[in-house]
Amino acid sequence: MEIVILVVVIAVVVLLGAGGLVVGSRRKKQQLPPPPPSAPTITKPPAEPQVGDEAETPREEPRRTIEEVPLPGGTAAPEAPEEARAPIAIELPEPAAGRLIRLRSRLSRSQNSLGKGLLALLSRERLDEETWEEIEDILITADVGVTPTQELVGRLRTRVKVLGTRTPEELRTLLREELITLVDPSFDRTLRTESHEETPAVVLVVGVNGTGKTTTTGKLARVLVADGRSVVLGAADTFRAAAADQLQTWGERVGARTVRGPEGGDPASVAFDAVKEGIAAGADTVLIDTAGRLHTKTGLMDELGKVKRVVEKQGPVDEVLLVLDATTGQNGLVQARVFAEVVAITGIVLTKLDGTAKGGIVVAVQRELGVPVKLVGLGEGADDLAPFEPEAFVDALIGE
Ligand SMILES: Nc1nc2c(ncn2[C@@H]2O[C@H](COP(=O)(O)OP(=O)(O)OP(=O)(O)O)[C@@H](O)[C@H]2O)c(=O)[nH]1
Repeated sequence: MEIVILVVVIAVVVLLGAGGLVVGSRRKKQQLPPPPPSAPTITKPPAEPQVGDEAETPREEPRRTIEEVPLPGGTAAPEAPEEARAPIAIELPEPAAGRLIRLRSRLSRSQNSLGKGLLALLSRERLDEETWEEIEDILITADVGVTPTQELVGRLRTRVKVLGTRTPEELRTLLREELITLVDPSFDRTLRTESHEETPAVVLVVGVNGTGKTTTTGKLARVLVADGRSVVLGAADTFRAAAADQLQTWGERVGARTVRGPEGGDPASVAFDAVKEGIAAGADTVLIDTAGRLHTKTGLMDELGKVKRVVEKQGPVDEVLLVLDATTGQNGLVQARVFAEVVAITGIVLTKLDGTAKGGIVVAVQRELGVPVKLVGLGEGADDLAPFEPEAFVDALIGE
């Protein structure tokens, strides 16, 4: 009997103990603060989403600390200080007019052999057949092209003979005039970037990757912003994600929004979205960086043709700028030919003119396509893109 009573007592104690544990554990759970109604992890409101953005937290956003999470029933957490929300400092580049003159030293440094060589030959005691041939060689070596070279030398020879020009100063003046004629000041080099009544101007930037296409698009955004335009960028070069990042960084520096899509996505759809965004934002100009992989001409034709057609559903394409790397010489001309067959080019951007002595490519490429060089790249710096001016260009070649 005593044993039975002992067993019952032990059983009761065990049961009470277990119950206490459960209650205790429940109590413990109740003591944990409930999770905040929403648990944001970002200090600032997330950067405004852009068309085509991936649904992920921007990498640069600082994480929110636990102290900043509002507690239930407590007073609202203080607003993040104003400066924490400040956007990245926007740069205001200098207006682009007269830039070529400011960048002239770069040009004259790289083109020294062309201008100086020609002047040295023209200053010889006797301008004989051999000298004229040497003049031709210099021009051809500088990528001017055979026909334009023969034209220039023919005209110069005639004028020297007819006018009896002999002094170095007079010869220099004649050479300058003939070079300017060759570069052709009659071309309209205006960039059509003015918005239309309902839609922004649309500029397609095309060219082979590596020519400086993305950099040029970014620099052009700066030129336009400096001239008081509002710009939207379209990263339709979806081939390389880094290219879109690069463009976005250029845009952020001048306050231009970049529309981008997933890596490997449809370039035409990004271009379409960029124009849509440009219309919605009332922007002046939409600049679209396209992909220019020259695997096959048909592939390129399909891609660029589609981009253009899709953009034109919303408004006209105002400029198709072909970016060519001046250091690639004849190869650049081959590229120019292929692109011109695929899409109607309205202007040429010659990049890396600071890194080659072959400035004559300006003449050759204009002849090849029948469209003007509108911009030249003269360095890797943000403002090293200049509107092309024939007189300033020739003055840089032959020095003042
Ligand atoms: N010296 C010099 N370098 C330039 C000029 N323009 C562009 N570059 C450089 O050329 C390189 C290629 O430029 P990108 O803009 O990346 O070329 P891309 O054609 O867009 O090529 P992807 O980015 O592959 O699409 C970069 O290092 C640029 O800084 C120029 O006018 N002068």
